Amino acid sequence: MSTELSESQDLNGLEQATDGTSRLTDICSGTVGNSMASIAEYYAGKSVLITGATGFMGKVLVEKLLRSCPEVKALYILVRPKAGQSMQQRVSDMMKCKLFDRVREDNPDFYQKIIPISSELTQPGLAISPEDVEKLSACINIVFHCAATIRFDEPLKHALQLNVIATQQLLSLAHQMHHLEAFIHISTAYANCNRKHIDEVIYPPPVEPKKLIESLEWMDDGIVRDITPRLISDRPNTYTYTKALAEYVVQQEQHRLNIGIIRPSIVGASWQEPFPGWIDNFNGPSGVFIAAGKGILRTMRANNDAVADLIPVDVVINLTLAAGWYTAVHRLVNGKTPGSLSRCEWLILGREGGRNPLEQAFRRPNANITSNYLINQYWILVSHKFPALIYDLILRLTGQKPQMMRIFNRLHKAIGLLEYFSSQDWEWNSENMSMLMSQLTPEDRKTFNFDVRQLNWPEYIENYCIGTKKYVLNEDMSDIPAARQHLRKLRNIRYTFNTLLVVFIWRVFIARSQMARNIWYFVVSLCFKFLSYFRASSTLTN
Ligand SMILES: CCCCCCCCCCCCCCCCCCCC(=O)SCCNC(=O)CCNC(=O)[C@H](O)C(C)(C)COP(=O)(O)OP(=O)(O)OC[C@H]1O[C@@H](n2cnc3c(N)ncnc32)[C@H](O)[C@@H]1OP(=O)(O)O
Ligand SMILES: NC(=O)C1=CN([C@@H]2O[C@H](COP(=O)(O)OP(=O)(O)OC[C@H]3O[C@@H](n4cnc5c(N)ncnc54)[C@H](OP(=O)(O)O)[C@@H]3O)[C@@H](O)[C@H]2O)C=CC1
Repeated sequence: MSTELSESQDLNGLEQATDGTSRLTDICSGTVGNSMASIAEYYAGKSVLITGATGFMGKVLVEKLLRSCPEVKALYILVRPKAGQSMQQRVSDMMKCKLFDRVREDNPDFYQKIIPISSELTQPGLAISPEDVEKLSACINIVFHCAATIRFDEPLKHALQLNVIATQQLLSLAHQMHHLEAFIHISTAYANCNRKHIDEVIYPPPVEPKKLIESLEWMDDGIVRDITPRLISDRPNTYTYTKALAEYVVQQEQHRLNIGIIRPSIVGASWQEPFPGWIDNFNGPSGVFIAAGKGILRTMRANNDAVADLIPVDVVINLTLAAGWYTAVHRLVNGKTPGSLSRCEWLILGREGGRNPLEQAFRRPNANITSNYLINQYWILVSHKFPALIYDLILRLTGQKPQMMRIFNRLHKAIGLLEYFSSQDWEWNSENMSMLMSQLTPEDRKTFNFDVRQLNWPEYIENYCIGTKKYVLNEDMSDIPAARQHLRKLRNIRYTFNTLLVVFIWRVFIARSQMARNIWYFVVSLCFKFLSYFRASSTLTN
């Protein structure tokens, strides 16, 4: 606990600081260890409600619960119909996913424990039927709230509707649950990214959510768009802003519910479970790896002195399940996932490239990270825009539709949105997470491992890139020789292009002027002298 805060503790274990922050403390700390059931024993016979189960983290949560807590009674998942697919169709497709192969092997009837509930979170009452509300009220023991819009460019009204209002409505539903033991809310480590040092506290919200909701209700979309930058102020996007408001909304309920808040940083592919490298989306680093692997992204701004707070999805889910177990008994857990115990350097992220090449690359992968704005702009011009222009020109000349400039414009928009996070460094406190780790039995520490100190980052990043190839792009590993052949072809094209460029420059600029020729001969002879000097000195040292 920070000494500069003068805090008072109430009977519920909630501490209120004079600066408006609130900290959840464990009023029974030190008593857990031997007296508590193991995590799998705790979940045995429990009914769990999960929102966002069709999303990236939700799917891993469902899989891990079914595999490592086989006695769990039922998983109720809130799902909406989407893109012309019914709820049932989506759930049955989800269960066919490769992610569930291991659990399928252990128990081919695992799907019987999954009970889909139709719900559209942006609708009043979450659009859950009265019968389903009754059913959930009667049986749910633990809620994991993962659903959110994670888009950085989401219009404020929609982000507020989903990330804040839906959370409020879910909390109202939770109040009706007769046997609820814990409500775990998945937030983000960047909810308070306007601060450099982030503690395990809920900071005062940028605005009272109720007032904001009331004000935006009558405003049309144009007005909301105009005032959004003023509202989000020193936060980079509506996502982090609404996630901060959601934390506050959740915290308001902590007198009445056992609340746990998890703040993952940048969630990446799985480290170990159910198998290394599982990933299913283009978000954050995945999109960057893919764009760099396809040879489209050649430069990006990131601070090489900072660290990339990347955390594998299986680690986040293990921590989340441990937090559910602990919160149910001890009214705690408000913590960041443990990226800070072992943090990955940006350079390690940038190094992976050509080992497992992607199919049909646009250019040879050769991405650079720089923290300098002007250098980055220079490379954007030379390595992105110029080749795109040439490629589009060739497409036009061959009667095809130009497309490369459009792709690069989208890439620049996406990378621009990520730069805020890759160019800065934050300090997080993760004492609650360390405390939680100390409370696990040795067996649970293995089964629900969230200690990333043993993680070998270069190996993890390599598996991550293979995962994007296999599971996001659906490329076959057996095509790697063909992909390498394609890269060799691209190299030869580049050599030919560079040779033609030199000949062109010679013919147009140098051959016509005596002075330019003299300068050219001088530069070439200087290069030769340097080369022979280095060759001689390397022979001497050998
Ligand atoms: C050069 C360096 C080498 C590599 C070294 C560095 C690597 C690491 C970089 C790490 C970057 C730092 C990341 C920080 C992130 C901080 C995150 C905070 C954590 C969180 O709390 S939440 C999770 C983060 N959220 C996101 O990442 C969402 C960001 N995305 C968006 O907001 C939108 O997607 C975006 C970028 C605004 C684009 O919107 P739009 O143009 O409308 O496109 P869509 O998203 O609708 O996608 C349309 C379509 O395209 C597919 N797609 C998306 N990206 C790619 C891609 N890179 N390549 C190919 N295809 C892509 C997408 O799947 C859609 O397809 P559909 O078939 O579904 O239509
Ligand atoms: N991924 C990351 O790097 C990080 C994520 N987080 C947090 O983790 C949580 C999960 O993120 P992640 O799994 O990556 O996100 P995804 O975008 O993969 O999943 C979002 C989930 O929310 C559901 N959802 C969205 N809108 C609605 C709606 N209107 N009604 C019903 N369901 C809806 C989606 O359902 P559908 O399939 O129907 O669209 C999907 O299941 C979020 O709270 C996010 O803030 C925090 C830090 C980092």
